Amino acid sequence: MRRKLAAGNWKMNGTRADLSVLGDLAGAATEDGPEVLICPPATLLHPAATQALGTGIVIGAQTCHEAASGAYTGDISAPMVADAGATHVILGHSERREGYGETNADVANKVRAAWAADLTAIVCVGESLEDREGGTALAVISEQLAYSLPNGATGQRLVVAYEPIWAIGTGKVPSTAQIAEVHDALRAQLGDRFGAATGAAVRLLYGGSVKPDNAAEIFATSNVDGALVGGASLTAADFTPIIAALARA
Ligand SMILES: O=C(CO)COP(=O)(O)O
Repeated sequence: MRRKLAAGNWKMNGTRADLSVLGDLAGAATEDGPEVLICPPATLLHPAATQALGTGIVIGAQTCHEAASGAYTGDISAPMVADAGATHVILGHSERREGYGETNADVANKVRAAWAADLTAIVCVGESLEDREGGTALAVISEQLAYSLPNGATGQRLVVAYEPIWAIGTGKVPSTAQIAEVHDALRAQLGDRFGAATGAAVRLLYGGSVKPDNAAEIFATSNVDGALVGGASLTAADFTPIIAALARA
């Protein structure tokens, strides 16, 4: 059985005062409910991990460098993320691929680094509006998945997030049929590559304009094991009902 996962990506939002959200969410993370993950900006990793102790909430970073240390001004390595108390790292988000030119090969190198530091990698894939309208979405996503993952995936250390770029921060959400088509294809491709058991164990998240009012429908969709939530993870008022919808799914 795959444990469901409600992941919040705070992006470049939040200062120490906003960690009160963790306290407000504490009751929402239960042992037999979905796993609750918050990925704050790097400055908050350590205080967030400290504040989350005992709540059941786990903490993740939003990217990491592929090297463990060295002359990379401004970067943060996977061992540093782990040292801060985080257990997860988002890799290959479209905002990193587009804004920083991260290629599939870069993402695969970062995943290797994350695994070497015992972090669970949440690897993001997703098509542009142009790909969707041109009918190439599935091919684009399949290629991203193939080349963004190194060998050696397990259900424990890999999560894949499907985030159509055109749905991020736009209020637009694919139909549940479109989400199911992609998630079923991801599941099949993971099984072909890593074997049926691993393919069945990797959790698949949907991300892109997940809100309290659409969460239940998305979570009822084939092969959706949770969500990677941006804006609606910034307040407990929005994230709590999303976690509750996932618990009910
Ligand atoms: O990019 C996302 C999460 O990683 C989705 O962001 P929104 O939920 O704000 O659309």
